[in-house]
Amino acid sequence: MSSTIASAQAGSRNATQAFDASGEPPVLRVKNLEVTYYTDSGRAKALDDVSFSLSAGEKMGMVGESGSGKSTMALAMMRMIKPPGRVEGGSVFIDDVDLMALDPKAMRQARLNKIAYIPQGAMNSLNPVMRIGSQMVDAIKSHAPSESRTAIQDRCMHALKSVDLDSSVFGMYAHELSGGMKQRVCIAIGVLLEPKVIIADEPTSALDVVTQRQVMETIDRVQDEINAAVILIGHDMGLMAQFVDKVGVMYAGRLVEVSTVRDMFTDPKHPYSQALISSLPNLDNKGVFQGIPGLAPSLLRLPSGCAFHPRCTKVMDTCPKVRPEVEYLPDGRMVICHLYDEETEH
Ligand SMILES: Nc1ncnc2c1ncn2[C@@H]1O[C@H](COP(=O)(O)OP(=O)(O)OP(=O)(O)O)[C@@H](O)[C@H]1O
Repeated sequence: MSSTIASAQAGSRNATQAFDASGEPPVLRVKNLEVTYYTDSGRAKALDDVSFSLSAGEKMGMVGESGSGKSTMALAMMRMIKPPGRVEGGSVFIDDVDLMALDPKAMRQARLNKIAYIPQGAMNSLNPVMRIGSQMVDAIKSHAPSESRTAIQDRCMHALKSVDLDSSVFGMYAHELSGGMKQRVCIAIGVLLEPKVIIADEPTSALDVVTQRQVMETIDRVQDEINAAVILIGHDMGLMAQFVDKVGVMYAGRLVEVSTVRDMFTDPKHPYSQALISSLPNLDNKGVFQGIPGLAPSLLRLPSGCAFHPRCTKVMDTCPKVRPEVEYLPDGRMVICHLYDEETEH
C-alpha cells in the first residue's frame, strides 16, 4: 500500500506537470475536454473543461453522483459520443498522439490498441450466440487486421490466463459463465491488444461483494502486467479506495478535485468531496448514513457561479456570482473551489 501511496503522491503532482518524478511524461493527458448534449429542452453541458493526466501504471478512480458526467467523459475519450451529444473541444493525448485529431480509421485502430473501454454492463452485452473465443478473435481482427491466426490464438489464451480464466472458456458461451467470469472475459477482451489506457465503467456493479473484489484484483493484476494507466468509474468509494492511486471527483460535468487516495480520505478539499467522504459508513456512525443535502442540479438549469453553491455548507458571497477556476494547491492537488483562491501556486 505504501508504494501505492508514494506513487499516488507523485501522480497527484503530475496533474499539474507535464513530466512525472522519473522524468517520463504522463501516458495520458486529457485537456479541456467539453461535451454538450443538444436536447429538445435545451443545451446540457455534460463535460465542462475537464483536464487531468495519468502516468503509466497509475490508477485513478472517478466518482460523483449519477449524471455528473463520468460515462460522458469515458465516451468522449473514446470518441464514442453520439448525437444529440457533441464533443465541443479539448484533446486526449496518449503519449504524443491526440486521439481527437485522428481520422476515423486511425481512431478505430487506436481503440483497443491504445485505449480500451469496458462499458457499464459490458458483461451483459456479450453476444449470447457466439462462443467467447470467436468474440475475442473478432475484436482482435477488427483492430489489428494484419495479425496471423496463431498470433491471435496466442493473444486470446494469454488474455484469458491473465484474468485467471481457464482456456476452456474460449469455447464456451456467455450463459455458461457466472457474472464474475463474464466480467473477467470483458476485461480480457479489453486487454487483448495491451492498450496504454484502460477505462472501466462501473466494472463491479451487479456483482456480489466477494466477486467485486475478485474483479478489482483481476484489473489490478492485468494492469500491472501491461503497465497501463487505468480509470475506474464507480460509486463505491470504499472499494475504489483499496485499488486506486488517486481519486477524481466530478460534479455537474466538472472535475472538481483530484487528490491522492490518502489525501482524499484524510483531508478532502472540495466541500462536495468532504460531503461524499463523510457520507461513507464507518464504525463511528454505525448504520447512520449522512446524506448530502439537496439534489444534483439539472444540467439544463445549472446554478450560477459555482454549481455546487446551493448545497454547499461553506458557501461564500462570491460563490453564486463567480465561476471558480482550476486551482493547483502547493502540494499539487487540483481543486475547483473559491475557498482555495488564496492558496494557489502562482
Ligand atoms: N444521450 C443523451 N442525451 C441527452 N443528455 C444526455 C445523454 N446522455 C447523457 N446525458 C446527460 O449528460 C449528463 C451526464 O451523464 P453521464 O451518463 O455521463 O453521467 P454519469 O456520471 O456517468 O452517471 P451514472 O453514474 O448514472 O452512470 C446527465 O445529466 C445526462 O442527463
